[in-house]
Amino acid sequence: MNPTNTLAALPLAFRKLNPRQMVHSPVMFTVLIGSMVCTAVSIQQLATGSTTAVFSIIVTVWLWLTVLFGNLSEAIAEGRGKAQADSLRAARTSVMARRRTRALMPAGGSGAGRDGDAEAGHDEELVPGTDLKVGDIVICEAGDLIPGDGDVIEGLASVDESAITGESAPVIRESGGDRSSVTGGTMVLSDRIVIRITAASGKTFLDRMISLVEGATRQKTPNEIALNVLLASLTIVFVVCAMTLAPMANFANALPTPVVLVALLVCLIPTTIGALVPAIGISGMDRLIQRNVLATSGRAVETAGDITTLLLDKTGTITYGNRRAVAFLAADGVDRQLLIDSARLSSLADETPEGRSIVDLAVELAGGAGEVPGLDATATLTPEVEVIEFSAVTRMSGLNLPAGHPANPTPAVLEVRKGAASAVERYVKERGGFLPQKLQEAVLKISGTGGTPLLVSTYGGGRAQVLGVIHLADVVKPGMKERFAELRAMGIKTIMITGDNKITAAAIAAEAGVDDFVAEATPEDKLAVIKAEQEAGRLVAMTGDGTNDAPALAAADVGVAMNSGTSAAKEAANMVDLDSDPTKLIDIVGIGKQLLITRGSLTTFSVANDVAKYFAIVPALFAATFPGLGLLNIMGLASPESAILSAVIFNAVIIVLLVPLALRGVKYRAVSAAKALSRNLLIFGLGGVIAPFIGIKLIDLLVSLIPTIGN
Ligand SMILES: Nc1ncnc2c1ncn2[C@@H]1O[C@H](COP(=O)(O)OP(=O)(O)OP(=O)(O)O)[C@@H](O)[C@H]1O
Ligand SMILES: [K+]
Ligand SMILES: [Mg+2]
Repeated sequence: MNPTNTLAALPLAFRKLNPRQMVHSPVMFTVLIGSMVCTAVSIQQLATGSTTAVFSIIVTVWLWLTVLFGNLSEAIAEGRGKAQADSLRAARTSVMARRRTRALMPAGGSGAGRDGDAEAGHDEELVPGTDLKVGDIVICEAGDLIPGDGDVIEGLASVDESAITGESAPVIRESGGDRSSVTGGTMVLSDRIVIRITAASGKTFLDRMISLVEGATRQKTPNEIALNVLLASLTIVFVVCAMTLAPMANFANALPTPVVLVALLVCLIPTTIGALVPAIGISGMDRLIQRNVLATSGRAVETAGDITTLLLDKTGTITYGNRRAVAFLAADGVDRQLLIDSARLSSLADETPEGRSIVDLAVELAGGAGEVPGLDATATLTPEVEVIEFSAVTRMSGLNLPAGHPANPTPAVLEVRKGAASAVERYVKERGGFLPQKLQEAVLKISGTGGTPLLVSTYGGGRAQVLGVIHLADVVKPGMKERFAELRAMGIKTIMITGDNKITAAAIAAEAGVDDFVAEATPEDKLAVIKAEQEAGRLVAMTGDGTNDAPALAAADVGVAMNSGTSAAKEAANMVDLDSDPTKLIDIVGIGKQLLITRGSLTTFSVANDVAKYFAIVPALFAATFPGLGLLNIMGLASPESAILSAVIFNAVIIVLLVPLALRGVKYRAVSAAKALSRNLLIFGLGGVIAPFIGIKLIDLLVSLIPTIGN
């Protein structure tokens, strides 16, 4: 415990003395009531000049300290987030936003295309970022601070997200794909993007992060509630015990009965764990934040400790997610330029990273001259052209060109499509076409290396034809294999679940070292796999980045969205990893386990402690009344007063001594939770029994020096 942190937390600890707040912790509330009763008794004794006033006052002071120490542990835990919240607030400076007002021209078709000039079609106005509403469209250029959370709907930019992630390397944010979300307070470094705002001012990611690190939104988890119920029951049992002692409590000559009874009660109820529960929970969340994971639910953090299955999306989660076209391969008898032109046509209105990279490669192969004759986007995408947008269900995208369109040589409507091999194969077969042997082999070859093959086809005038294949390449994030092996050692099964074909999936699965994979999965399939695992009684975590992952992220017991992903994914998940690292689950599981083990260990310690205190002080208390009990008085405490006082002091001091452990968490190693817990139960149970005998004896030696206490 850092002394300055402790000092800074003191005012908050006093504010937490408010009974309305304290009632949420039944154990500490009981101590508070006891302290009030003893205060009244002490004042009365002082007024009447009673000889036991000194004893009563010292006990009362230590009772108040017990309450205060409990509050202090919580205040220190909360205080650790304060500094972080302040630095986040600095990032939330108010900025002016360039907001689009209205379209000057009727929007042509569903996709004005990447080359369509937004400024030509729209007016804009300058408004404060705080005025932005959900659905507003804003424009950001190099050097601009992004005024709010949103999804990029046009363009691509490199963005400095260090204000929230602490990572200085810029990241790419682009429309269409799964890397489309931007966060208010981050800065555009290059290029120009158009953003649709997805969060109202005051409810942004930064706002949520701030209230999270400050603990303002913290809610009790089901485990904490269950523990509180247990502690409350124990408290009631001991209150009844203390009450029944009252009639025979003319023990030990003239001891002030109410004060002794309260002191005895406070020593017997589980004050240690009652005082430390909030600090344990808060610091667990804090440890997650230190590792750049934001959890919106404490329950998910605890559940993470018991996860047995982890599902992962492929593209953007296991791989970087910027799948890029690297080659075109034409079918026999097809002019390669026709393939390239058709691939480009099918991608003119495709705002996904895949679509954009196909256009880029086509332009590059044409000698890098910005436009290829006859395939200029604005001239091609006339209002009569029907844009077929990519969907994870159809796995295809493209255009329908009307007869007479300059890019359509046939007299009929020409359908240009590109997409997953199986989807395009089915599409052409349904229209009387076939997949040539050479392309089948090319598809297998590309897939075998972990690449994604996209087939390009046309259908017009009754003829369906596959023109060739596009090779999309993606890179597996580094260090996956070792980290997935670590997850296996922790008893967690990893399953990659992807919309890509079986062979690509198998290649990436082998490269990344996951245990199993599911290929050609629709969003419904992802959800179904989670439901099936849960019905088999397993706790499931899911990590993903795409809008099509959102239902699965929401259904999983622990849903971790990549920060690089879409707003929909981040909204659905109960955690966001700012580093977009799918193996971060190792840390999350560790923190979840540690949280549960820490709480279990300290509960054991607390209860063992209370039992031991009973045997330490009761014989001393009753030795005078029932001489037989003197045999049990092995501690040889100086006097009944000294026994009571020493126990109360020990009871208060032990809270302070355990605060660092509650904040840090007990040591956690990658063994099964059951093994770790049983080992800890032994240590903390035994320690809990022994500690009071030693502690109380030492305090007794000091306390008995006080006149009138030691007799
Ligand atoms: N822009 C596109 N146009 C046509 N087809 C595409 C496009 N992007 C992807 N595909 C095809 O659709 C398949 C499914 O893509 P999608 O990105 O939805 O997969 P997913 O379910 O998110 O899984 P993962 O992200 O792990 O690949 C891809 O494997 C690819 O074959
Ligand atoms: K106690
Ligand atoms: Mg995806």
